[in-house]
Amino acid sequence: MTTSAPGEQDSPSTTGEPPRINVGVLGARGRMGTEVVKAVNAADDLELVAMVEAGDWLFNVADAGAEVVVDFTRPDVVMDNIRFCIDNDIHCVVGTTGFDEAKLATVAEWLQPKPDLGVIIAPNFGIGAVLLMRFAQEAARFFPSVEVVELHHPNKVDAPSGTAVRTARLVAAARRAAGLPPAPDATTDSLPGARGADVEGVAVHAVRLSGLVAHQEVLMGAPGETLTLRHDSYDRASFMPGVLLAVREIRRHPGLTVGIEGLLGL
Ligand SMILES: NC(=O)C1=CN([C@@H]2O[C@H](COP(=O)(O)OP(=O)(O)OC[C@H]3O[C@@H](n4cnc5c(N)ncnc54)[C@H](O)[C@@H]3O)[C@@H](O)[C@H]2O)C=CC1
Ligand SMILES: O=C(O)C1=N[C@H](C(=O)O)C[C@H](O)C1
Repeated sequence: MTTSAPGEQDSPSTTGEPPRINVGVLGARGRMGTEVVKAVNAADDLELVAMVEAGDWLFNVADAGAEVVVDFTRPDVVMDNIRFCIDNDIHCVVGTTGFDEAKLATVAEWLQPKPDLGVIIAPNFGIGAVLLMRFAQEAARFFPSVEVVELHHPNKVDAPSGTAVRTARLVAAARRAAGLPPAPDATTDSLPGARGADVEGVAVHAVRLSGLVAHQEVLMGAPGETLTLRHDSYDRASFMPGVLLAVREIRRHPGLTVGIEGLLGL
């Protein structure tokens, strides 16, 4: 087991302020986990009580008294982590990607016997990215053509991004609701993959490039015009306001919440 010593902490409040929320971070030494540790340590109302990495004993978070766990690990381990948190009555804020409808249904089922417990799963905690998804949903019904392009750093483990898949699903649902036919496309691929992945009829393309962090474009087209919606995360600090909002709000949102739109009042 590697170390799980928490970072610098403020002393507990003696001024009658509400008690701080005890937070554990899973994937604490990863790209996102490192940023979450910094953000929690910098927040007066939160206390970092556990940092857990691959190979660590997950019971560290329970033993340390974590009330909320933040998970930025890997798609292949996140379900086990959520199960552990639910079994141990710990709220769970999940940024790790890789959730399909079946996995979300499983988490909802696990939560059923624990009506006071919350799990928030969001493919993107960036406020701009959440707004981009909303704008894309709004615009979708006006354009016969739509494609999603996500662009990320080359160490990302999954493709397409969780955000791109969710964006495509939301856009596809808006198109269905408006009664739009499939996007026009007379192309026959001469190489498999040339037209990207098909997510409910929306083409999704994944770019991996050194120098990038996390970026997404939604391209929409109609005769004689196009609309391009683009969001750029240049720094992982961009995800922290959303993560901290979820940590602070989760006790007021029992059950499964997908995305942070509701927490933002959208
Ligand atoms: N929802 C959002 O806003 C965002 C989501 N992500 C997602 O978060 C996930 C992590 O991304 P990165 O931090 O870039 O990856 P990373 O590879 O830098 O970090 C993952 C960390 O998790 C650790 N880990 C692996 N298995 C573990 C386990 N069983 N228990 C505890 N720790 C474990 C790894 O050792 C590593 O340090 C990915 O799914 C990514 O797509 C990334 C950025 C923003
Ligand atoms: O791995 C990343 O970096 C990111 N992952 C999330 C995703 O897959 O959507 C969110 C953001 O795009 C950064």
